[in-house]
Amino acid sequence: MIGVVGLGAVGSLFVYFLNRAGIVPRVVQRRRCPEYVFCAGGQCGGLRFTDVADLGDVEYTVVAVKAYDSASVVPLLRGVAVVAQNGIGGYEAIKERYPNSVPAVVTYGVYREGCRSELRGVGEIYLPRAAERLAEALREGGANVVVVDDIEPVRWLKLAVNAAINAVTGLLQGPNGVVVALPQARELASAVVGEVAKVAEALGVKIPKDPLEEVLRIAAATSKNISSTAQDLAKCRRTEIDYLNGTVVKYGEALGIDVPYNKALYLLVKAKEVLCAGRE
Ligand SMILES: NC(=O)C1=CN([C@@H]2O[C@H](COP(=O)(O)OP(=O)(O)OC[C@H]3O[C@@H](n4cnc5c(N)ncnc54)[C@H](OP(=O)(O)O)[C@@H]3O)[C@@H](O)[C@H]2O)C=CC1
Ligand SMILES: CC(C)(CO)C(=O)C(=O)O
Repeated sequence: MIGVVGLGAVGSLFVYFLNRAGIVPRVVQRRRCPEYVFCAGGQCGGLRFTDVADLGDVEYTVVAVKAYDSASVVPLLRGVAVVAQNGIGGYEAIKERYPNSVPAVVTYGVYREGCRSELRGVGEIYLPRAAERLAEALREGGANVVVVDDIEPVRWLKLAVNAAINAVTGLLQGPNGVVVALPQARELASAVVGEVAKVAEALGVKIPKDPLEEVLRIAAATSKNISSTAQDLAKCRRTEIDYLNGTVVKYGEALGIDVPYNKALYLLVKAKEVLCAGRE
């Protein structure tokens, strides 16, 4: 049996693939959706799940909450917690309190509005070997799953992508494509990625691909998407910036590495959150 905590964009993506594998997972929600519609490839359908308050005896708990909500899920965790989040710090907060946890990296793009999600970008789900049986179930449901021996390099590559795209598009209030189209945005993204690469190297993490090429590839592939940070700032919602550029600043300053571009973007997004406060 498999559990999911957080039935939002990513949580519904996991339920969608599990359903297609003939699995009806147990789901713990916060704001409840009695029914949840998932759309992919122009087809929409109701997700099948058992709404529970306690997951009971499950082999895996997929954690699909925003990084800043991580601590709130710890009492709910059962079996191996598979934490599917962007950025760095959310998984670590869970691991500290619930050691039987592993991170996952999701490069699919899913747009959620209320109790409905739409698959907007096909990507991959990266999982460590400890989540092998979850990987098999998701593959059975048609997901592109990559099982890796070491997921940290993949997490840092995704962090570079988010550090370079999210804050820039959030502050410009433009689609991801501005990072490729506008020379100013592209130069900024390149500087941000350079700092992330330096911090990763100092931590002994070998980023598996050229991070700037990956940023430009993803920005082009999701050029019409509005990044989660841009969506959050547009709606005056809290962002995950503390776990994106904020993490680069935290590690950079601890290691004595200058990260001025990440710091500037981090401070600007935090300032925007303050300006927004109370206008949600
Ligand atoms: N959306 C995407 O395309 C992608 C997102 N990600 C990452 O995945 C993570 C999840 O993001 P996303 O799915 O977009 O976010 P959403 O806000 O769409 O979904 C998060 C869900 O978790 C619920 N939740 C929060 N705390 C709890 C709790 N304690 N118990 C039960 N449910 C809870 C929220 O409830 P409520 O509805 O009440 O707020 C919400 O439904 C983030 O780190 C994000 O950056 C990674 C790749 C792609
Ligand atoms: C990769 C990217 C930028 C796609 O929009 C994303 O993960 C996000 O919006 O948070």
